[in-house]
Amino acid sequence: MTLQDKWEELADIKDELAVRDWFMGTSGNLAIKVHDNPMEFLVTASGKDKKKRTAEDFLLVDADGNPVENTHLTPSAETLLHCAIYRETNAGCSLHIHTVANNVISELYGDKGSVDFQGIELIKAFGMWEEDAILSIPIVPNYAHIPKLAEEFTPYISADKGVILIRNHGITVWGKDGFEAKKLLEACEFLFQYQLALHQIHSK
Ligand SMILES: CSC[C@@H](O)[C@@H](O)C(=O)COP(=O)(O)O
Ligand SMILES: [Zn+2]
Repeated sequence: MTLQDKWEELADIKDELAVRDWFMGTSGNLAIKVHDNPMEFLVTASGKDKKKRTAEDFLLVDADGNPVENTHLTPSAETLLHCAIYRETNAGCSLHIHTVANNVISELYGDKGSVDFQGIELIKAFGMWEEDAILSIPIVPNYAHIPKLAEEFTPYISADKGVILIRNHGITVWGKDGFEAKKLLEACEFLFQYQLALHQIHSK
């Protein structure tokens, strides 16, 4: 796959997430690995309106998150989180979005440090097929200093696919490719909306 192929793959994912209105207020950032040796990935340029598709949506960065070529574009402020994922795993794509549902869930369960899902079909998106399987999503504090946030985040990057919530901030998922990462993201947002609906009924 060429750089152009990867660019198009990420741009298509960005368009799909934009249709869902998952980039409110320019929030969110996306990344896709282009190659190993040296490891380089495309990441969204910081502060852009991610609902628009332009030739300046992404830039190529190295394993430390520095642009590979001279550019006036700035890599996403949260590039270090994507760097951590590609350093720790064989993931090919990582996606970060802010939604009301993921923010409220992260606040509701933030003191507990994780939110668990059991007995609900969509955890199968994570490859959990057993009836008693539990999907446990870690919730980390939202440090404003991104190197500190990345330090807090890294211990929870334990497999080639996964998910982490950042409290009152958003969600990051990663998978072997764009298809898998998007699948996990959609499954998580379904689970969060389900959990919030249940909370509402129980609190009546
Ligand atoms: C404008 S609020 C969102 C940002 O602070 C940040 O959390 C985010 O997700 C987008 O930042 P960006 O630098 O555009 O990748
Ligand atoms: Zn963010």
